[in-house]
Amino acid sequence: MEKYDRDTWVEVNLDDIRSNIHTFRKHIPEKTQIMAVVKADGYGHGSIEVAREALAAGATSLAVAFLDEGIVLRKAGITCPILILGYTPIRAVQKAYEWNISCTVFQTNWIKKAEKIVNKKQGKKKVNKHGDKPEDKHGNQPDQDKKEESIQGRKRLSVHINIDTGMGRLGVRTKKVLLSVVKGIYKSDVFQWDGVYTHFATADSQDITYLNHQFERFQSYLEFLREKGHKLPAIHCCNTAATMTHPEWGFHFIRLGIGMYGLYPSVYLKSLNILNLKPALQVKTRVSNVKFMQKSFGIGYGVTYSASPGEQIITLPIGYGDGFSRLLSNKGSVLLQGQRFSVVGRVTMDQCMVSVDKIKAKVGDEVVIYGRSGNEEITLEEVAEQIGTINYEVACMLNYRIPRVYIKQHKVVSVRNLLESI
Ligand SMILES: Cc1ncc(COP(=O)(O)O)cc1O
Repeated sequence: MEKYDRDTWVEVNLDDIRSNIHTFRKHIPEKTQIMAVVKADGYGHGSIEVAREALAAGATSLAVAFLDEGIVLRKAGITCPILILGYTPIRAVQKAYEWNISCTVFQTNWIKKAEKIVNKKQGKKKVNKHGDKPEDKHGNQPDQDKKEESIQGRKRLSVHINIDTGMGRLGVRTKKVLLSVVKGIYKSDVFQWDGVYTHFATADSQDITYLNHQFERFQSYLEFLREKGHKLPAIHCCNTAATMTHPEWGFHFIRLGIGMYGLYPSVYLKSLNILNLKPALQVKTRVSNVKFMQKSFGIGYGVTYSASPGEQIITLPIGYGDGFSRLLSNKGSVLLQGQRFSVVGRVTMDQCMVSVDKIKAKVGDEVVIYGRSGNEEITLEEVAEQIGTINYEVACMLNYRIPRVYIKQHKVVSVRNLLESI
């Protein structure tokens, strides 16, 4: 019995996720671990199920963009380290602490404010210079502290320092600020310094000049900290693209996103055939209406397409309200019985129309929106090209309204229908 009533679904093959992880595992040095990037609901694939599969396949930690995404994973029972790659507002620090989710830090002020918030919430006074906790009037430490220390040592807020070597988005940009952030972390018993990283802006392009510049800058920052006597925590810098071309830059972690989903960071990198990846995502639907008319007739809003007499037009229950872009009006294609047919008229919020010749369609026939049918395939790259974006966005556009169906060894193993949970 299907656990969803729509005739449109995103099909995620978890065997492909596993296979892609294994492919990268073999490509990187043994000492390098995999941090699976599952932000934006697992690039549209569903973060919880992808996270579980990635961890089962050998990833040892996860990365998200914002705190909420990390809490979703914790609530699903995932206990591994989770790093927030984006900025965490100060007001959310306490939650990050409570849910044991690592924050990216790069501002001295943030460190100071975060320390106050965590100490205040934990009823902690600043430690004295001997590192002793101030005792209460009966000479005892606050119970909470004792409980925490007895369970797991002093619970700390895990932080990774982001260094901006050229991405121009987040991160420290001078050695002075870097040192100030490091000192702010060390001075307090609130923080656990777990990582230092940078992010590359051009790792997916053929010209590696800027990439090398960023890597050299990153290395100089690391050397600067070592010369100041700091023992560095986990170091990471590679996204999928940099991992493909420079696996030796893996350090302690690679931050693996698009490649885990079986997609390539760019057409150029795909052309190098460095790794054979398996796209895990397909989008499928079923014909909801079939019509032939004896005379020509208009199709869709604005009647931007006029069907000829006897032309077979099918209607599909997917539209831009699902993340199937309106830019595919009179431009996109779908697959039916292994053959390619054109979207005609404007894609509407919930439905679209397709002209089908050569074969007889019937209500309920399965249609592939993205993915494979027979010898034909509609890739996210093809769709991205048509609408002037990249495969990342095409995947992330697929929103909550479409159920996610997870496949393992050709069988449906779980279904996630967010409409049910609203
Ligand atoms: C900071 C950061 N790190 C890593 C990623 C993953 O990139 P790919 O999807 O290209 O692998 C994204 C990101 O924003």
